[in-house]
Amino acid sequence: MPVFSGTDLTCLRGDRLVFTGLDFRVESGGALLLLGPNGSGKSSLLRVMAGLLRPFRGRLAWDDAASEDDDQHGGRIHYVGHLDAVKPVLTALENLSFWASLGGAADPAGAAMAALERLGVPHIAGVPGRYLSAGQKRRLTLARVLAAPAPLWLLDEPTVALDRAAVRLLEGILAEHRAGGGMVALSTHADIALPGAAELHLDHFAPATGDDVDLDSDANGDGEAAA
Ligand SMILES: Nc1ncnc2c1ncn2[C@@H]1O[C@H](COP(=O)(O)OP(=O)(O)OP(=O)(O)O)[C@@H](O)[C@H]1O
Repeated sequence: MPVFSGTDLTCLRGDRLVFTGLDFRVESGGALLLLGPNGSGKSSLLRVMAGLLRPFRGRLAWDDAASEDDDQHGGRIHYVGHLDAVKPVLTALENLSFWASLGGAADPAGAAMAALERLGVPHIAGVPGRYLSAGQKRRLTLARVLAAPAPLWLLDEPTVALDRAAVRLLEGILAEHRAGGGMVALSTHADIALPGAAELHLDHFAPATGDDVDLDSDANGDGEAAA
């Protein structure tokens, strides 16, 4: 039963301390709800969890083994950020098949079609990305998590642009993933049912006014990879 955890994490963006002394733990079947006002660091924490942003200090671990610099970490996660990475000239199905094949799906086109059906948008399969509505693009982007397996889903404001029916579908998909032993961490400003999720309020980890960091101390650096 995998456990993903972070201990005493400090995040620096530019020359600004975003959060400090932050701990989290998600177990198989568990969920973490990231809450807090604009700019409190929810997206930054998700990027840290995804290995796209190095914590200034602190440790991330998968089953007690450090996950930073672990080549296998990328294969364990689906990270869905703010941006819909939809190629405008490819159809929805081609876009998703590409992601499914990158994620190691045995039958990328079959997995992609099944994921579109689960997200309630099989009719967009043949539509080029540039003709999709904002909500259709969002459903397509979220379908990536179903098109190839990964135990840890990191979702940054996944409900943006979704209608009510799509939010209900997403809730069901998240519940199924967790019932199968998967883990979820998601940020949101909207209501989304995530039963039993642990709440992490990012504003509780804001540095006190006047807190400063010694950039020459034991920092890990602030290497930020492209998403
Ligand atoms: N690439 C960057 N370079 C420098 N600072 C950044 C960068 N990205 C974000 N920040 C800063 O980091 C802080 C946290 O931003 P972040 O996007 O993590 O917050 P958030 O809680 O997700 O906000 P929101 O609710 O508005 O999406 C903000 O002060 C923001 O200006």
